[in-house]
Formats: sequence, C-alpha cells, structure tokens
Amino acid sequence: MRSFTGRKPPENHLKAGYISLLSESRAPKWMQLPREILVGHGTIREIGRVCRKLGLSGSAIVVVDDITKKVAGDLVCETLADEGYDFTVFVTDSVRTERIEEVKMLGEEVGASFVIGVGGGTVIDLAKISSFEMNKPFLSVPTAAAHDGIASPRASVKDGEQSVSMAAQSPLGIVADTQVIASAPSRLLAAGCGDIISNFTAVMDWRLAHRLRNAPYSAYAAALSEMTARMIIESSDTIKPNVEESVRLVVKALISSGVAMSIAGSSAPASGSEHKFSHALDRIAPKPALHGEQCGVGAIMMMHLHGGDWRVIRNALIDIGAPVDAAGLGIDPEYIIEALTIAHTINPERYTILGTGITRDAAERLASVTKVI
Ligand SMILES: NC(=O)C1=CN([C@@H]2O[C@H](COP(=O)(O)OP(=O)(O)OC[C@H]3O[C@@H](n4cnc5c(N)ncnc54)[C@H](OP(=O)(O)O)[C@@H]3O)[C@@H](O)[C@H]2O)C=CC1
Ligand SMILES: O=C(CO)COP(=O)(O)O
Ligand SMILES: [Zn+2]
Repeated sequence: MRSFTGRKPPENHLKAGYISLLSESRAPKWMQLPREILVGHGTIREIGRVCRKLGLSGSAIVVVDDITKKVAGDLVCETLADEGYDFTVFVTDSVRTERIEEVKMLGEEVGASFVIGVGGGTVIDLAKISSFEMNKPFLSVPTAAAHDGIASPRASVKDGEQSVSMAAQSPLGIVADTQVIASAPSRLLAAGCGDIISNFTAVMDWRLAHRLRNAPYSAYAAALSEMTARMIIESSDTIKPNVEESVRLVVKALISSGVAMSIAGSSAPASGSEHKFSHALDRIAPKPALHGEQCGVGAIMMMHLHGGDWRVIRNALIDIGAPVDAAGLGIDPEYIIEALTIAHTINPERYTILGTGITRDAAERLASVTKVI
C-alpha cells in the first residue's frame, strides 16, 4: 500500500480548498453524466436489457473494428437480436472525419435511433462523435481499460495526421465486461492506470491556472479526479494483469475520471501539462506509445516541475508494469526532449506549469533528473 501526499498540504489546506469552493464559478452549469453503468463479468450479455432500461427503441448502429468485432462486437449483436433490436454493424479502422460522415450517412439511411461503440479509444470516440453530430444517444462498451475516453464527454478526432480533442457527449450508458477487458493485452490496463495517475498533475495545473489566470475551476471535479489517481497509486501493488478484480478497480477509476470531466464541463481535471507532453509526442514521434503510457511518463516529469513527490508516481507505475522512461515508451530520448519544449503550444488556452514553455536545457535536465532519459 503506497500513500501519496503529493506536495505537503499547506497548513490552511482546508482553507485553500474553502477558497476554491468559494470560487466555484456561479454560471449555470450543464452537466451531462452517464445514466446506466454496468461493470462486471459477462455484462455484455445484459446489453439488450440495458438498452430497454434506458428506454431505447428502434435500431442501433454498432461501431466496431476487426479486433473488437471478434472480441465482443458479435456477442453484442447477438444480445441485441435476442432483445428484439434491429442493428447495423459499422466496421472502422480509424476515427477520421470521413468515417464520422460515413456513420452519420448510414444512420440516416437505416433510421438508427442510437449508436453503440464496442472497442478501444478509436472505436468509442467514433461512436461518440458521430452520435453527437446525429443528436442521438450512444452507449460505450469498452473492450480495453486503456484510458478514460470510455466514459468522458470528450473525443479525439484524427484531422489529417493530427489528433484534435473536442467536446462531444457522455455515453448514456456504459457496459464494461470485466471478462472481456481482462483478456485484452495487459499493456492496455497498465496504460489506463497511467492515464488515471496523470490526473494528479492535471489537477495541480488546473489549480495553478485558477490562481494565476482565474480559469473556471470546480473543487468537486478536482477532488473526484484526484481521488481516482490516489486510489490507483495506493493500490498499485495489487493491480495485476488479466485479473478481473484489478480490471474492476481501474474501470471504476476511468469512469470516475470521465464523470469529473463531465462535472467540470472540460477535460481540465484529467488533462494538464502531462497530456500536452503526450499530445506533443503523438505529433513528433515516429511511433508514439499508448496514450496512457505517455501520460504516465509525463506525470513523473510534471510532478517534478510542480515540486511534488515524483518518485511515488514513478514507483507506482513500475508496480503496475507501465513505462517510466523513454526506453519503456520505445521512443528516442531526443523526441522526449523536443516534446517537452513544444508541449506548451498544445491547447495553448489551457495554462499549466509549463507556462510559456521550457528551454531545451531545462527539458534535458528535467528528463534526466527524473530518469526518463
Ligand atoms: N475521448 C477521450 O476522452 C480520450 C480519447 N483518447 C484517444 O483514444 C485514442 C487511443 O485509442 P486507441 O488507439 O484505440 O488505443 P487504445 O489505447 O484505446 O487501444 C490500444 C489498442 O488496443 C486495441 N484493443 C482494444 N481492445 C482490445 C482487446 N480487447 N483485445 C485486443 N486489442 C484491443 C485497440 O484496437 P481498437 O482501436 O480496435 O479498439 C487499439 O489498437 C487516441 O487517439 C486518444 O487520443 C485518449 C484518451 C481520452
Ligand atoms: O485524455 C484525456 C483525459 O484523460 C482527454 O484530454 P484532452 O482534452 O487533452 O484530449
Ligand atoms: Zn488521457
């Protein structure tokens, strides 16, 4: 059991919290949250009943890709048929804008009333954004617990070679079958833990942006997001690959992180300087690693910049079997340094500890002090 306190809370920690509660923005807030969430062994067989419970009628578009069609998509279709639903399967290879248009056209053609995404980030993001643009509800059926996109209201869309993060909609329902997710490559579960642990530095950046730039801030969303990171760090020595109990813990953390983004009305509680670093790597690295893996390594370095206990983050990632350095990411150190120096240019409207950017020397020193290179 690891206990993590981040930076020593100031004496008036409660007061600081109180101040941030006082500063909760008073503008009317629209929070869209998932309504039915089912996590457990074999829950894919319940998908038809979940749709009924959600009052969904008419036909569905089931978005899969080659891997996830076999892994779970076919069983989802069988279960929908048993419950009397019509459906049309859309097999994708990406979440490019052309695919979004194709799903929308198909939806129009068959008169679909809702969309189900069965897969990883790419598949679920395609179901999320296309259903949002069709003004139809969507259900998230993750086949891996690799990041919090399974529950968030955000989507990353490939625009040319770049990935653009955009607001979309929360899933109306989430059906996470721990048996399916536990059989996914163990690297994916470790990546999901990296994405969650990175919430620590995301929240520290958010508080900094609130103090220095009066950025809209929600103490509730920050507390929920920080709690997910704390729980994963404190359980890091018990999270084991291909074990359903571990999957259940990580999936609940990913869902809570997605809910924190819904409460905040932005990805701020789960995306700070460490995500800027990851998105920068996605842009320049010849072969980027998984999103959550890059965010975990980013969190080690950004926690150091924040003056926090970066070794606790690094040790937890080691326990979990997630990468902690350039070698583990399979990325040349030169790209790590370059990504650090351009990270501040990603989502420039979001202020973080990176400020207006760090120099190459500072980046090199940061990456070596934290043993990333
Ligand atoms: N919307 C959001 O809030 C977030 C979105 N993202 C985005 O998600 C994307 C990452 O998604 P992705 O590339 O799919 O990577 P993932 O990390 O989701 O999945 C990695 C790979 O594992 C495959 N996979 C998924 N489930 C299984 C399984 N059960 N067995 C075997 N393989 C499996 C995926 O295939 P497949 O692609 O077929 O599922 C993918 O090839 C990035 O573009 C990122 O920007 C990341 C974080 C948050
Ligand atoms: O990955 C995310 C949260 O974990 C979403 O963050 P972005 O808004 O930076 O894409
Ligand atoms: Zn993320």
